Amino acid sequence: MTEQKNTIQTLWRLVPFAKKALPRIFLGMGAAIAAHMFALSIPQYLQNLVNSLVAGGVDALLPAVGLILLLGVAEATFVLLRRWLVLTPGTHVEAYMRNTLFAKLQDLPVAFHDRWPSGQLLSRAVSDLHLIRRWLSFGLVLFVANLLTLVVGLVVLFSFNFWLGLIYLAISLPILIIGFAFEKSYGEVARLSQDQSGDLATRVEQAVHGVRVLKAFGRAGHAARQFSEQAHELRGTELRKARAVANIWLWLILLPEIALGLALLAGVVLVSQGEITVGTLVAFVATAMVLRWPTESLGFLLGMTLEAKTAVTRFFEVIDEPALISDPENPKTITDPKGELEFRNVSFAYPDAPKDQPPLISGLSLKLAPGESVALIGLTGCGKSTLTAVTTRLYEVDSGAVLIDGVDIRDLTRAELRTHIAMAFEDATLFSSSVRDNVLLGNALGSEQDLTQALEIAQAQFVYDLPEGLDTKIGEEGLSLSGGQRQRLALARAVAAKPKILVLDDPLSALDVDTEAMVEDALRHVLTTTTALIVAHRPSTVMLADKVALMQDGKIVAYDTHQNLLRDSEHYRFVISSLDAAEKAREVNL
Ligand SMILES: Nc1ncnc2c1ncn2[C@@H]1O[C@H](COP(=O)(O)OP(=O)(O)OP(=O)(O)O)[C@@H](O)[C@H]1O
Repeated sequence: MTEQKNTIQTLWRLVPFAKKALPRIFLGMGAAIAAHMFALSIPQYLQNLVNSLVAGGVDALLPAVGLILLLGVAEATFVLLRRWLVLTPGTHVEAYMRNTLFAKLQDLPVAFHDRWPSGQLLSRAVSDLHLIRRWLSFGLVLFVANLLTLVVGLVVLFSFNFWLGLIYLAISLPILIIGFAFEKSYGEVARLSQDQSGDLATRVEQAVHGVRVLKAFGRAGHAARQFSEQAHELRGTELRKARAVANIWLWLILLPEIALGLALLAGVVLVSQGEITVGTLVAFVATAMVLRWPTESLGFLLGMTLEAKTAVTRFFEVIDEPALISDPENPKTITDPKGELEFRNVSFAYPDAPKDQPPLISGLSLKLAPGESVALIGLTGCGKSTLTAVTTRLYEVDSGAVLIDGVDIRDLTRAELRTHIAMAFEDATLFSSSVRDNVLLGNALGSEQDLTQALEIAQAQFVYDLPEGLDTKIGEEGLSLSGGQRQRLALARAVAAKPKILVLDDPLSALDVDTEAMVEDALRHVLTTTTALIVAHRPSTVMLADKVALMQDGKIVAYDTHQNLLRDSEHYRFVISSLDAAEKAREVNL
């Protein structure tokens, strides 16, 4: 959690992101101030004009009107200039911050993504950054310009007449107190609203992602009700926000009006006593009118500033998150990789696992010789997928080490690690892109031959029959593929990366038995030169491997050939028979 910071300290953190934009933003601020100063100077000339009219002199009329007109045009020009100056810099800052956030999200460990709902990240990347842009280009500029105008305006009012100025100031002063009170209450409700928007985005994401399940189980209505409850809650918070703003607006509008009314009354008395001229009173009223917008807008701009503060806080909650998995300062390199993979006394527990529970992986050791293929099997939930995940540092081991050719994987850069080792998961994720891009994801410079070979090994030749062949767009925005087709492409992706070590987390589970046999046969050819760790849920996948590692209670309890283990290990026979039973049940369902 980030420590509590005040508004200025928090917003100050934007400086490194806004460095390039600041000159234009400050120029825009200057233009806004200039526009306001022109507006404030008009009553000065008005004063002379009225005074000379009252004195019966009409000669000064035309030049004075001309001058006032000129000042009006100057004001409008500077308003235009302000808009032009501040329009683009904010968009650059927004894009820069969004890129930084995206890079950080990619860099953060999977454990972070396990903890954070995607909607919260989405709302930070979209609406919070949008709020920050609007505040930088509009809120900040006008807040500073309007505040300065108010101060200068008050000095001008005092210069017209001390007592009139004092009346105006005394009645307008409570605005400051109200402003401070507003900051506290509005800050809290703004944070609540932004968090609730994130939760709502998560709900939408889950409902869209899981639409099939919801429909299949007839839970669409239930999901809609949950959404509507949450949306209702957000509406309530938004209304609280609107009420808070309305409250401050009431005072911001009312107090200057009362101040003006009383000052006008006092002004008339002063004019009748000859203390001030009619021209001075007219100029006083005109100046007070110029100050109306800067005063009125303060509440709105303060609200915007507080929303921006919340948005900046939420943004840095992600950015400040320590990147627990980082590259070493002096990385080692493996120049001539052989493909030996070793787990040396590895222990690992998920951060949110109950503390009284023994670690999921505890002192596990296993060594795969170059070119060897090992099937990893064990009862469901024993930690097989987790063990595969630590090989690519998706999770970091708590103690012990994973080594490639004797080098601790933490001593390699993550980029290098990924050239030695590739993974395919049971849950095949495809991106909204062409077949070609999806398969060559881990080998962007891969040749056409790498691509076709990988597709062949994964038995994914069906892609040639797609409407645009390898250029067909697949993934969420493209053509839908079956579970088995997706898995074959994910497998092709791992193979196309041409790693020395392949880690396959049950990547054939959605394939029918015949296709699986063909994939296995093709894999056998690749696996002669590639070390492979294969999580297996089917007896047939086990047959593919040279050896089988049996996992139980966080350790490898047996490591031998399938035949030997069948003969020697009772637990192995038990696991195989449960795999058999699951496989038979699956075939019946097919
Ligand atoms: N991201 C996570 N955060 C916390 N706990 C997790 C996470 N992923 C898995 N677990 C827990 O770790 C345990 C092992 O999960 P894992 O997926 O590694 O088992 P597995 O042996 O691959 O299971 P299966 O054969 O069913 O695929 C499970 O009890 C699971 O609840």
